Amino acid sequence: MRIHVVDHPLVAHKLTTLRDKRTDSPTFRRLADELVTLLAYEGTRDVRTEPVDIETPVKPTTGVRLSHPRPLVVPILRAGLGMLDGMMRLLPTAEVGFLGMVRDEETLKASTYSTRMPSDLSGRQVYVVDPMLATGGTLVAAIKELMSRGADDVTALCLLAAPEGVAVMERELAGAPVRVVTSSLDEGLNEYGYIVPGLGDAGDRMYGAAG
Ligand SMILES: O=P(O)(O)OC[C@H]1O[C@H](OP(=O)(O)OP(=O)(O)O)[C@H](O)[C@@H]1O
Ligand SMILES: O=c1cc[nH]c(=O)[nH]1
Ligand SMILES: [Mg+2]
Repeated sequence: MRIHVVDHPLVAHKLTTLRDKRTDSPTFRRLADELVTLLAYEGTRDVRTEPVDIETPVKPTTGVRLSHPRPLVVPILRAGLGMLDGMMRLLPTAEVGFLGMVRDEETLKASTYSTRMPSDLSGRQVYVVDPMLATGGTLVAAIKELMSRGADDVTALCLLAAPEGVAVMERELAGAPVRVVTSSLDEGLNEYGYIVPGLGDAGDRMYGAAG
């Protein structure tokens, strides 16, 4: 498990407005969308390609294209949906699988309420998108599910990560071909398992209180 914090002034600028409690839902969704494209630029650095012969108006040359099997993008519902479009803008030929997961706000344990993706992910590169890596329970369960289906290379893109969650991932996914790309490693978690300073409940800020 490796972690990469994207250190870029535009990322920091957008993230600051995203954190601000005065930022309304439309602006929050737009900024999450913009941020994921910046994270994805770094997160797709190892995306697999194959050579392809083309002709420019001047001469034949060899370039690259994304190789097969195509990458799979997996948003973790709900909040991960707000990162899907931005990811698909960079990887338009990727396929999409869906994982619906929710964290019990009392026990902080994650559970899965919906799964819709190919049963065989052998040889597939997978990009998981979820804005928040807090205790790590959600992401660890999601990545174990992907690996049980044969995924051999998983990159998670998170807007924010807590050191506690990163430590859990390092312990639970030690030696696994997993990368986390985030725009900030925050201070930690509060007594309710929220990231500090964080941005609050990402799903609620995007879509409204779930109840
Ligand atoms: O690292 P963890 O402690 O597991 O917490 C992180 C999870 O919590 C949030 O989802 P939530 O359960 O609020 O669902 P939602 O996206 O539907 O709001 C967030 O989007 C992550 O999926
Ligand atoms: O800070 C947090 C932690 C978990 N889920 C969120 O949406 N925010
Ligand atoms: Mg939520």
